[in-house]
Amino acid sequence: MLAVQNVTRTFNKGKAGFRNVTFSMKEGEIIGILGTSGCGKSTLLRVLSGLDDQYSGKFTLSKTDSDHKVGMMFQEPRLMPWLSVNDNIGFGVKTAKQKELAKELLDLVGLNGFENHYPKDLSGGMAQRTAIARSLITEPDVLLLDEPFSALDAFTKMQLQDLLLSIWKKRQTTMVLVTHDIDEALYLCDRVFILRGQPGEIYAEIKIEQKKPRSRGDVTLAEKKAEILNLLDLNNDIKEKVQ
Ligand SMILES: Nc1ncnc2c1ncn2[C@@H]1O[C@H](COP(=O)(O)OP(=O)(O)OP(=O)(O)O)[C@@H](O)[C@H]1O
Repeated sequence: MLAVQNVTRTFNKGKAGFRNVTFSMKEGEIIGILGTSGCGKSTLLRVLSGLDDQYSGKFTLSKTDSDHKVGMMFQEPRLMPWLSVNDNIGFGVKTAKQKELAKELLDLVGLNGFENHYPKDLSGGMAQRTAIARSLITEPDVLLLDEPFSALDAFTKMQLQDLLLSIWKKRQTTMVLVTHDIDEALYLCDRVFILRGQPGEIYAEIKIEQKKPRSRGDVTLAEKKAEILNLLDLNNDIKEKVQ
């Protein structure tokens, strides 16, 4: 359903951004994009979300070409401070069906009882829960996530990764997850693309075949982690690095 064909977005006479990105994904798949800082991960998501149209190449993200429905979530929740949790989730919602969905999503992200709270009264985790619900209100064909949990503490992060998995299980949402966190990618994704270079290019694809939910301590995942560290060139002899 999602097909990205030779898409390139660079700045400043061919520098930075990313280039020649080609991949396709099935409905319900979770794809991870991993790479060190500056390799073009956020730029790629901005292009796929439609926020940046200065690219070359082609992509389709929806079941039908004309109906390009994507949801987007960022590192910070980007809530409207003057609106309650409920109104942030249901912002712009008009139909009775959407209002019903807003209630369902509130429940899905575990915020029942907090619907009338304002963003200033929420913890970081609760604010991101609200942002997850809001990103699903349009029932997107693809959810694009740009380091959605990187600003959270380790425990909240794990809880929200599990929340994302439970949403995926219930709704089979197709997702593209940009992350710096290899463990997060191994826990959530079916395939991970490693981006390298500036401009970034897909350097490798790692398949993670274990059924979800996975065990965070799984030995096979640890092996994959070592493989990814090698691919990112971060697993060289440690003695050389600390001298
Ligand atoms: N609007 C812009 N104008 C010029 N250069 C840009 C612009 N946006 C991004 N870049 C450059 O493109 C490169 C990729 O940026 P991008 O934010 O996509 O990287 P990233 O992989 O998401 O990095 P990080 O992991 O640090 O968020 C960087 O070198 C950045 O400076």
